Amino acid sequence: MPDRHPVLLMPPPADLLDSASLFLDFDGTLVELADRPDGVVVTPVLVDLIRALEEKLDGRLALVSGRPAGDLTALFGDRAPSVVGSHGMEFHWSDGRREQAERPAGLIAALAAMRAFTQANDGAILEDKPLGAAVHYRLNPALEADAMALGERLAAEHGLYLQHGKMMVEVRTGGGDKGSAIRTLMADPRFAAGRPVFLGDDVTDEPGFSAVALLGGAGVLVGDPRPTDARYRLETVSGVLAWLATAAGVHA
Ligand SMILES: O=P(O)(O)OC[C@H]1O[C@H](O[C@H]2O[C@H](CO)[C@@H](O)[C@H](O)[C@H]2O)[C@H](O)[C@@H](O)[C@@H]1O
Repeated sequence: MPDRHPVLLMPPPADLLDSASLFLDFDGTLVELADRPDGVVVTPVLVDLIRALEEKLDGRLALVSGRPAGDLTALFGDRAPSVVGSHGMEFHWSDGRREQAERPAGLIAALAAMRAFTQANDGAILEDKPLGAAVHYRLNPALEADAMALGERLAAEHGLYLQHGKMMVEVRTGGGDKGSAIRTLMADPRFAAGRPVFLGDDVTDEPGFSAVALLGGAGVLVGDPRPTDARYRLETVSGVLAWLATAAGVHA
């Protein structure tokens, strides 16, 4: 594990993406966070930007997200790049290959318990994912402690991995994270030709920052400073889009 960088990080240099393999988190990195999981907006401008970057990098671009891969692929339509979803457990390659872990048996009961919790608590939202189940409490932050306790109990009872996130708690199949996702991507001949660069905002992105650092690349933290394995930092989603647009040679 490389040293963490608690110091103030600089923005990434403009040439960081030259010859890169580019891995991008989605929520909080490419799109602003919304009150609800289905509230995010993928604009045609963002679709065109991702397409331009993918072409510039000879296909060496992938979205690496906690969201289901199918949801992200649908958001980007027929121009979707390679997508790794469910925290490294689903691969939708841009050439059509599909790889997915098995849905864990314990998820049925965990989903039912989370559904009961969200039905009983105003502002709680259930997210039913192929390999996980999540309770979101962004609309009612007072639910945090109860939602956490529920997630911890369900993970223990059903042998599921407890995944923290921003204003959410998830139980999911284990065995992977964004670090393992990037290592798998970098074992593919196309991606192996580039130097890995990963942009992300959440604590779930830290394994990705570690992975790219160990593979000779660099991470870019999006948001406020914190102890991190990223080497650079951009403050906002709009800052990310502007930096990517400059790298791609297009206007955001
Ligand atoms: O890995 P990411 O691409 O960052 O995905 C992480 C989670 O993103 C989504 O939840 C988050 O975004 C929502 C919409 O902005 C927001 O309402 C929620 O509070 C955030 O936690 C998504 O719903 C999850 O499945 C992803 O794991």
